[in-house]
Amino acid sequence: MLFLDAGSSSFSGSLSLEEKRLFQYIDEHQDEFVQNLAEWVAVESDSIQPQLRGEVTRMMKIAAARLQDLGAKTTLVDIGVQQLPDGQNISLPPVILAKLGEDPLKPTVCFYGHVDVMPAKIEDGWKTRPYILTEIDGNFYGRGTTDNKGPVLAWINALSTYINLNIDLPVNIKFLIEGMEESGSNGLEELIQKEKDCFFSNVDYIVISDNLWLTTKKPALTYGTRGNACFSVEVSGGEKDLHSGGVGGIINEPMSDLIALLDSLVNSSGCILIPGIYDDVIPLTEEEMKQYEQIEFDLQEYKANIGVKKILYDTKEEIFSHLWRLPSLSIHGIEGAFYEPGIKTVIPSRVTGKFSIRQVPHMDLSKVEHQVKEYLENVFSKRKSPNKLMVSMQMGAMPWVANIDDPQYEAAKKAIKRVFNQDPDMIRDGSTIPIARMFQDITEKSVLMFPLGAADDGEHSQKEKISRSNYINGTKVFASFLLEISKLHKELQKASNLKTVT
Ligand SMILES: NCC(=O)N[C@@H](Cc1c[nH]cn1)C(=O)O
Ligand SMILES: [Zn+2]
Ligand SMILES: [Zn+2]
Repeated sequence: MLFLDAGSSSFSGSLSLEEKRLFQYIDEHQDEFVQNLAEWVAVESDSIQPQLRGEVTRMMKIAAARLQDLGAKTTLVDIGVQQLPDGQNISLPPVILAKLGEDPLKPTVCFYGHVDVMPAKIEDGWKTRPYILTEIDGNFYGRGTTDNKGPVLAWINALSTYINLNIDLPVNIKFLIEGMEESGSNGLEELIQKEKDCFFSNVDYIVISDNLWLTTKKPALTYGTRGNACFSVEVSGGEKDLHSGGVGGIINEPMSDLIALLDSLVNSSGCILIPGIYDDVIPLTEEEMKQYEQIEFDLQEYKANIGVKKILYDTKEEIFSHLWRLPSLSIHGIEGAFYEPGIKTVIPSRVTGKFSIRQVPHMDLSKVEHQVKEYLENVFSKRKSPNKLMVSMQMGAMPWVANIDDPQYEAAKKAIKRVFNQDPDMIRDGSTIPIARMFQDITEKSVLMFPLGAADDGEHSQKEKISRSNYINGTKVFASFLLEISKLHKELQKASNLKTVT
């Protein structure tokens, strides 16, 4: 039983006896950890499609049972209902709150993760079945492998390693696991507000493990994410779909109106055309520019990772600033449009376009909402169409920026050095973890984002994967982080006690 090849890491310096035992156990139990990932990936816990809500709830129960097996006091909290765009109410999946250890002499680390996933169908172009974990060349393919079931399990694996080896956990652990992240973390803000002085009162550090490294080889720590404002724009005409031969040429078609509206949002250089949208974006500082210069970045590798031949910018500084520090607008889809293969000569009576604006610090969500509505109403009025327009912001999440001087960034850097023998890239991420900013604002605790996935993991796309190496070394890095944060916390406490005495 020797597994050291795939998961083995280039340890930095000499490991303590404890670390040696932890890392060896993790190497030797790889197949068990992979089996757990396969069981979780098999659950189609898609939070976007309401008809799969039961699967999300089932996934929450499976995750809760796993935490209970570890000995954590686990509660599934009912957070109410979600109102769908058609007015129908459906239950939100429960949120897991769990705690393991209550030693007042140890720091308390709260881990946040999500076990819902984006939709995935084999017809979308998957080469493997999305809900069957498939290993090819050291990579595990399947929906949720990297976003976010793999990282949640890596955390659980790290804890079970301590427990099975009878090594005292260096920290108290809390978990908040949700099942609606991909939909915008519905209902979570209210729960965090409610739990601010209970569940979160003794939490010292909050860790999120989501998103990806910037490259395939070098680990990263993330200190910022963009927000997201998701819009729907509905154009409706007559009461039913019509024959394009029967009425084509004599009516204003809703789809033509919608395409014109969507086309008015962003130009071919990626510039958002909504007046005033860039007004509150602050210019990049020289310090940020210097930070960007220090990050190693291979443009060819990056393009290969995302699978495109040409991107809009040539320098890494431009790429980082457009991904991390500037807003972007993406068009996602059209509901009500005929999209199946073949020809259907129909004029749809009602179509709804979906787009979102990733917004950055200092942009105000309600101002963005107002600017978008005013602009689209103006574009529409110029078409003099008798159709009806309805624009609504379906979801709004705020951007987040952390203080990289927080002790847990220091502890995470040390853990990465121990396991990967490298210093991490310090990066921001263009995507959104709605809860990151809420955690920071409501609980006023330090928030760390500790990604495990590599740049080519393909979150949200076909071929989503996590490598065996990242999954297993990720488990080690979390095990090591617990030791490092506990040491650092004690040193800081000692120093602050000394200060109080003198
Ligand atoms: N891995 C994080 C992630 O993918 N988050 C989603 C969250 C979201 C934002 N708007 C709607 N959902 C993301 O798309 O960034
Ligand atoms: Zn995620
Ligand atoms: Zn995601």
